[in-house]
Amino acid sequence: MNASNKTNSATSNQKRKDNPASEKLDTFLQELAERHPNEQEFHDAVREFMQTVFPEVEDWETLHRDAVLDRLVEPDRIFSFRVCWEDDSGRVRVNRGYRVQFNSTLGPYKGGLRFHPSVNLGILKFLAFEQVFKNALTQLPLGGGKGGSDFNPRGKSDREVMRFCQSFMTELARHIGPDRDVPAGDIGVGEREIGYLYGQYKRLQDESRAVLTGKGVGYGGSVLRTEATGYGAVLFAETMLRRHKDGLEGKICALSGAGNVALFAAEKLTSLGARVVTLSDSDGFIHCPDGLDEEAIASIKELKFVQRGRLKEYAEATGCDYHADEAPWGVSCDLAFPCATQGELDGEAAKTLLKNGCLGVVEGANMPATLEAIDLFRRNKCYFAPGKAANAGGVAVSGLEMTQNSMRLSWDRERMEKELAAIMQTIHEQCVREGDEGDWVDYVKGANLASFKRVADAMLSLGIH
Ligand SMILES: NC(=O)C1=CN([C@@H]2O[C@H](COP(=O)(O)OP(=O)(O)OC[C@H]3O[C@@H](n4cnc5c(N)ncnc54)[C@H](OP(=O)(O)O)[C@@H]3O)[C@@H](O)[C@H]2O)C=CC1
Ligand SMILES: O=C(O)CCC(=O)C(=O)O
Repeated sequence: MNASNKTNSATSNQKRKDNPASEKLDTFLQELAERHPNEQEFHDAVREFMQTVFPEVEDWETLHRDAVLDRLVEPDRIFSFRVCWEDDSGRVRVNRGYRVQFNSTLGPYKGGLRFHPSVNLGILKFLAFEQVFKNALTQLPLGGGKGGSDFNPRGKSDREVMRFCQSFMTELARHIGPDRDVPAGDIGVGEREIGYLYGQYKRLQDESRAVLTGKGVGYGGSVLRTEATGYGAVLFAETMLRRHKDGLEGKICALSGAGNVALFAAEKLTSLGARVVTLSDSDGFIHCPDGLDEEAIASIKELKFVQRGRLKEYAEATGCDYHADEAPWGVSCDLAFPCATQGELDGEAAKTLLKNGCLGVVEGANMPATLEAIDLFRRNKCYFAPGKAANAGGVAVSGLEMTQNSMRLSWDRERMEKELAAIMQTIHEQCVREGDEGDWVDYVKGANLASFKRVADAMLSLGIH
């Protein structure tokens, strides 16, 4: 760092130290936006987090002296690389790959890979930042990271996806390892992609190691990893309702998405007696007022995971309502589970949900509710379970997949279900401990404060780096 940077940073640190929390926060966020320009999703994730943390900080002196907050928003390192692959017609295509290794204070970097045309560095930085704190809530020894590519698997043949994954891993392999960085799946990366990525890693390193999670159960994956994010979100919702002397039985649930998280959340909700009335993909949503039963969910899983089809086809085949180019938030429900992508539930949608009597919102996706929507839910004391708490079941079972791989054994379904339930329970307890407001629990504040304390304390113990 040159002298002028040092002075600038010293001046702004001084400003931050002297001002009350809200002014300190404004200065902090302004500096963040200048340092990481044009990365709105990252700015929003940091704002959501820091606006609950700043008012609670007591020891500004230490945080200021050791620049803990500044270090928390600066990734350890970022890799970006060219990914060339050959399509089925013999043409060479070029995509960009990334890995953001955000913070390894608590353990190896851990977090998914996303393949979607919208992927850029700002989105991956927001996801990696969230992952650091989500992983802390699981109480497992995991740091946080995220990666991916602007590659779009949609419409590609299996062989094209395989060639892309092989090329992507050829570059990524040198940056990852079981004690260094352990990627997994996210949007556009499921068991098929993880298989191709793992196959290429093994070929390059000549080793079978716990270097990816979400592997098939037949070759080192954990039972329940596929289901864990969706199931975990429902377990969190159940615990949240039970604490408020309510339950899932009979609750009308509107879900968005029709991928890994949404479909396993739908499966679990249905098995617990709730009524899942909507699912969506990026073309529109289906509305089934009587609720999707187990058979319907199984046939949508087959359509989405095997045939890689669209929900519109399901609507055409069954005659259920289909709404093109719309999100499901206008449908009256008791609980909403946004399980598709960031920013999919905005202020208008939040107002509609509240007007229709929605009791709770459980984020299966990462940051699906906008800042305006979160603010409305919190001000109206709606039970709002933020993604870093509610969808942590996936990474938790990934952590347990790493443990099983290291021990060279596999745990059975009964054990995995118990482990997942216990972790979701612990996450809920941490949220309540830090977010209890008497007549209501502020789960956003609870999740942020509990995870901040764990990461910041460990950072202080490890010295300056
Ligand atoms: N997989 C996991 O274990 C975890 C995932 N998450 C988060 O959950 C969310 C969903 O992930 P996952 O289910 O794994 O991903 P999938 O790729 O399996 O499914 C994503 C679903 O969301 C829809 N979707 C994606 N992007 C958009 C968009 N821009 N607009 C509308 N719909 C969209 C997709 O529709 P279409 O098919 O039309 O693209 C698809 O139905 C993400 O936010 C992810 O980060 C969080 C924790 C763990
Ligand atoms: O299983 C993992 O390692 C990561 C899951 C993930 O990407 C997430 O929690 O958003």
